[in-house]
Amino acid sequence: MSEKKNILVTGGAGFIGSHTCIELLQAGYGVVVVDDLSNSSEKAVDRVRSIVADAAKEGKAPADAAESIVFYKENVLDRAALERIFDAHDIYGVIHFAGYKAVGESVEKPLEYYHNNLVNTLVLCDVMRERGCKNIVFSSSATVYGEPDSVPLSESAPKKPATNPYGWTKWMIEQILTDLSVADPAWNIVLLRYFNPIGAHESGLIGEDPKGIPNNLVPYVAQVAIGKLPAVRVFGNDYDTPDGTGVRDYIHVVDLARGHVAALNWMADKHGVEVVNLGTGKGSSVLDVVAAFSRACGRELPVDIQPRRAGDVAENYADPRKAEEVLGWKAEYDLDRMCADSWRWQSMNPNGYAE
Ligand SMILES: NC(=O)c1ccc[n+]([C@@H]2O[C@H](COP(=O)([O-])OP(=O)(O)OC[C@H]3O[C@@H](n4cnc5c(N)ncnc54)[C@H](O)[C@@H]3O)[C@@H](O)[C@H]2O)c1
Ligand SMILES: O=c1ccn([C@@H]2O[C@H](COP(=O)(O)OP(=O)(O)O[C@H]3O[C@H](CO)[C@@H](O)[C@H](O)[C@H]3O)[C@@H](O)[C@H]2O)c(=O)[nH]1
Repeated sequence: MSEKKNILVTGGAGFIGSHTCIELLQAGYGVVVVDDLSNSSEKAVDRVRSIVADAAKEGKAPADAAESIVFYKENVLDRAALERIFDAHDIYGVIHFAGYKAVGESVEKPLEYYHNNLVNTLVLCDVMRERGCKNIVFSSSATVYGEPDSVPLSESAPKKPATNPYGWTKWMIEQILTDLSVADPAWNIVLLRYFNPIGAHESGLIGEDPKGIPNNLVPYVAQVAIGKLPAVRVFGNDYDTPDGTGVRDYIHVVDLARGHVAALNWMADKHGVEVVNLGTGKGSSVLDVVAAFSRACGRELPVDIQPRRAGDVAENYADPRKAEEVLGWKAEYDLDRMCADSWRWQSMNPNGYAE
């Protein structure tokens, strides 16, 4: 893999990370995954290898793609481990997914969230600086926009105070990386603000594998569809939206993954810091999602209307034009495709990566 550009993917065994590894390998990059498996399984990396091996046989990936990914079970907080990895590989750039991501849990465990998400980013950037690697793509979130004044949300919309420690970590890391680029313009930084990633790889081999009862809508709906949960809890049907339920910009995880490849490609001839939304620009309600998933799994899924969930906004969707203008990237897949792929993953792996 020496002549390839190698990308260090922190959190590469996770939901978005594993899908991004596939797109990177197919695009001809070498991939070095660092993940402590605190919220994932090494099986995801094994399956990435087999997916790209199949793609290579079909001429859709370089012949050596499956051999171009290496995995390290390490914590990004462990500076010595990162230094060993930088010693072993010539790293062109980093995609930094590693972090804790559960909004509710972050309220219960603020120290753990601030420590893991902030300190791991500081350690990572310090090692990158030491090794002269100054290309980084960071997983931020539309959560930094808070309660929107208006939709769609463009990158120029103001950042609002976060409502939970998880959101603050995204807010603060964006600021830290922006300060870094002011101090040293040699850094190339893309802050990707994801809207709501769902779906799974079309093979059905990798997908989202939440521990316990899912917090997020689509994993919850998927468990209703497979019969593990009785009905979809709908958090509020009295919002000021077309059907009264919350509206979000759901984006297929494969589209999202391709956005990261586009961000890395951008760095080849540009410098500085860019903030870019990754969304489709289309809002869908909770009931739209339930209807699409019902079509995907072939039965009407039951719903149970409940009170609003604290902290939720009524409506949130992206203005995705900057991603197209700056990165040349645009989402392709619609909600039906997202739900069909989520359902394939869920039905082929009822217990996720567990046996
Ligand atoms: N999924 C979403 O809805 C969403 C939305 C916006 C932003 N994001 C961000 O995108 C990133 C990836 O999200 P995801 O949905 O794939 O989550 P995920 O939990 O599936 O992936 C994160 C991965 O990081 C690993 N990890 C955590 N801390 C680590 C550490 N200190 N060292 C090494 N590995 C560590 C976990 O084991 C996991 O594999 C996260 O930063 C998340 O906050 C996700
Ligand atoms: O069981 C459920 C779960 C969710 N919802 C609703 O479904 C919508 C989507 O909720 P969810 O899937 O939890 O996503 P968000 O609350 O929009 O948050 C996601 O998207 C944000 C970016 O927009 C990220 O910052 C967060 O980490 C990520 O969880 C909202 O209207 C919820 O009220 C339900 O009705 N029932």
